[in-house]
Amino acid sequence: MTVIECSHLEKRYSGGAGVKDADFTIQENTITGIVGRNGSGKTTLMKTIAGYLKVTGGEISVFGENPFNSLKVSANSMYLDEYTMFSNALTTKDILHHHSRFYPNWDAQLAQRLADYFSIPMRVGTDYLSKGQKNTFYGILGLAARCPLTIFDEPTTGMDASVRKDFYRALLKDYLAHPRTILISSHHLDEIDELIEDLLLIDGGRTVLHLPIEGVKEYAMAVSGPAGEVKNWSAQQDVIAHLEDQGSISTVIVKNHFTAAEKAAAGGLRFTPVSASDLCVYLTRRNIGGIDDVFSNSQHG
Ligand SMILES: Nc1ncnc2c1ncn2[C@@H]1O[C@H](COP(=O)(O)OP(=O)(O)OP(=O)(O)O)[C@@H](O)[C@H]1O
Repeated sequence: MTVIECSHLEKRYSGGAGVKDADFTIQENTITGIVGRNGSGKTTLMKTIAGYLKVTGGEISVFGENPFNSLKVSANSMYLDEYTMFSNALTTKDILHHHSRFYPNWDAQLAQRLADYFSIPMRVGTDYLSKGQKNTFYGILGLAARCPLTIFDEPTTGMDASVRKDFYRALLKDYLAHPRTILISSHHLDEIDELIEDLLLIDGGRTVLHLPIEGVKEYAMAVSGPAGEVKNWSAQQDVIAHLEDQGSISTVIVKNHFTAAEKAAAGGLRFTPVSASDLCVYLTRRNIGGIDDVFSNSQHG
């Protein structure tokens, strides 16, 4: 069953577009990683899906309805980010209790066991938790609620490396036991590429890639060799990016459709796989040079 369907979706703010022309569908019981550079529109997209923001163009349907002001969507979804706020009059224990009343699939035992494991203080308001503890607590809420649609916006902000690892492991274990639709945004694709089934890459508010993660890992090849040879060969290819030359050696990133025979026929050229996270970097690179250019073009001195 399709849970989310976006067609030419646009969310424009007064200062410009947060999302423009996003097109994709997400099926029930999948984990999708939403990845993109800062300001690419991940939060805007996820908040629009959760019904927090009203679209300004295109179409969106979540559980068959426009999510904005939809009771069905708010009853069946949960959006969590580091800015999630609760009254400080409520302790973390109270918050767990209130969630148990609101979410029909709430697993109180899981919530308590996770809170104990991650040493979350239970008798204080969320303002008194450290940044990492607060986000871990929100992660626990997202897991224990077992909402049909759970949206984690950068859930591991502030968590230390070992908590991040444990959180993702807990997420995967609980998802396997209780499949539901999960969206998770991250700037660290390397950390979630074993967890997610599909990847949605957005750039400048547009959907750049939406594929199963295995397909993303095979999407491109880095091909290196003597500069002239690479130039001639790549003229016939679907080139994604040219990397900086290393002496007389050039490397291009090309769309991968090669058979073993085609690679062998390419003679002295070397083919190496491109990781999912490197591919995302190449697909969203700006054509304005690198950070070094900021310094080399400096007016100073
Ligand atoms: N409330 C707002 N009012 C006006 N513009 C906004 C607002 N929220 C976001 N934007 C703009 O929309 C664009 C997308 O922002 P968004 O927060 O969705 O990106 P993001 O991919 O989540 O970024 P990051 O990775 O930095 O969290 C940015 O250009 C941002 O400046």
